[in-house]
Formats: sequence, structure tokens, C-alpha cells
Amino acid sequence: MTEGLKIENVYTAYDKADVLEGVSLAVRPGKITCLLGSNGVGKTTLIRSILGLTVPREGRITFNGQDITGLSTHKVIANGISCIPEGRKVFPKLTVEENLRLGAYQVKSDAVIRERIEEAYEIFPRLKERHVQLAGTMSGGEQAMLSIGRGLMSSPQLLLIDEPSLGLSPLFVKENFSIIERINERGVTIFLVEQNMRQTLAISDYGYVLSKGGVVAEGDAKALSENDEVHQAYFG
Ligand SMILES: Nc1ncnc2c1ncn2[C@@H]1O[C@H](COP(=O)(O)OP(=O)(O)OP(=O)(O)O)[C@@H](O)[C@H]1O
Repeated sequence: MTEGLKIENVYTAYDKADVLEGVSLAVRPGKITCLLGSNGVGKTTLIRSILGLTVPREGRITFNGQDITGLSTHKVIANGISCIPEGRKVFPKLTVEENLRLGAYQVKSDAVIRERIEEAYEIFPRLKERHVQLAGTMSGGEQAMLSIGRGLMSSPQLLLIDEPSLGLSPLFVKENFSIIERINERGVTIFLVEQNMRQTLAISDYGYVLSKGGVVAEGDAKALSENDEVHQAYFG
């Protein structure tokens, strides 16, 4: 199978120490795939490797059959991959709409940008209500919505989402996860990186567990969520 995202035996290091030590996994088109792991095991490093921000020293990353290992970030994005970074990271001094526009920086046509802004407003009516507000003055939950909206502005096939539950109240986590499901239902493939095992598996199709640089367990989300051994060993 060449469709979707494939990570094959990836080693990524900062300075000399390997953080990822031979990671392999697959993100199937149209599905929600999650990567679970506790603090510091290398989840963000894998996202950085996919985006070409930290180039793997060994291994291969392909997207729809094309080798994207080490491509520059803007080329990875031009291939249909987008990312919602950890901590949401909106531009606080820009308005909601200006933040959204930045997500479409590779799109030349203003009509297309307008259309995508309207789509984002359809998913997040709250952003429409607040389109002229400075992003930095919005609540954490609203900034999370904006960050997802901005990630959709490039009309990605595959959305990488780094710890969307981090620092959000349980209510917003629930809302955020149901938004992720809705985005997936609109045809966007999702790769969700999280520490929150139960809630993440509840919306995922397939999951991987990362520990100390390597994948230590994988399976259908339902089977993984019922696997007490995995839960105890890596999240207990
Ligand atoms: N830019 C960097 N330079 C050097 N070391 C880094 C860098 N980024 C991360 N690391 C180290 O790599 C290891 C893995 O970090 P990473 O952020 O990938 O983990 P994570 O699983 O995403 O953790 P968290 O849940 O805390 O975000 C950590 O030991 C971290 O200190």
C-alpha cells in the first residue's frame, strides 16, 4: 500500500543523541490514527521529522508513495500535509481572520482563501463572531479552535495534531475532540499525537504507543483501549 503516510525505521537525533530509534508506523487515508506516549518520549520529534524541521538521520518517510524525507517544510505542506502545533500558538497581535489567512500563505487566489475562511467559520461559528478580535485576547478554548481553523486553511489531506488536549479544561477537550472527528468526517486524514490515552482512543481508528524512542504496542483503537497491560506499563 502506497497511500497515506508511512514512517519506516526512522532515527532522529538532536546533537548526537537519538530521540527516535527506528520508528515505523502507517497513517491510513481517511482514518484517525493516534500516537500515544508520555512526556518526552519523542512524539513532537516525530512530527518535526515528518515536517522536515528536524531531518531524520536514517529511515524513510513517504506520503502517497512519494519520498518526503528531509524535504523542506514548505514542500511538505505543498504536498497536502498541515500541522496544528502543541500549545496552539496563534499570533496574539493579529485578528482571528488574519490568523486564518496566514494558514493559506501558499494560496494565490483571494477567492479560494475567502471560500476557505467561510468553511472555517462554518465549522467554528464562534470564530466568525469574533473575526476582528485579536487572537491573544481570546480564551484558551477559542485559541484552540483558531489554531485548528488555521491548520485547515491549506486544505490538507493529512492533518498532524500535536497534543490538542494540553492545558485545556475537560469541557474544551471534549469539544476539541468532537471537532477533530467532524473534520475527519469531512475527508481529512488525522494523525493525532497525545498523552490522553482514553479520550484519544475513543475517537481513533488505530493507535500506536511510543516509549523510549520506539513503538512498543499498536492495534485497533478499541483493542488498545481494552489493553490494561499497555495502560499500566506506559500511562499508569
Ligand atoms: N530542539 C531540541 N533540541 C534538543 N533536544 C530536544 C529538542 N526538542 C526536544 N528535545 C528532546 O527530545 C526528547 C523528546 O522530546 P519531544 O518533545 O519529542 O517529546 P514529546 O513526546 O513530544 O514530549 P511532550 O509530551 O513533553 O511534548 C526530550 O528529551 C527533549 O528534551
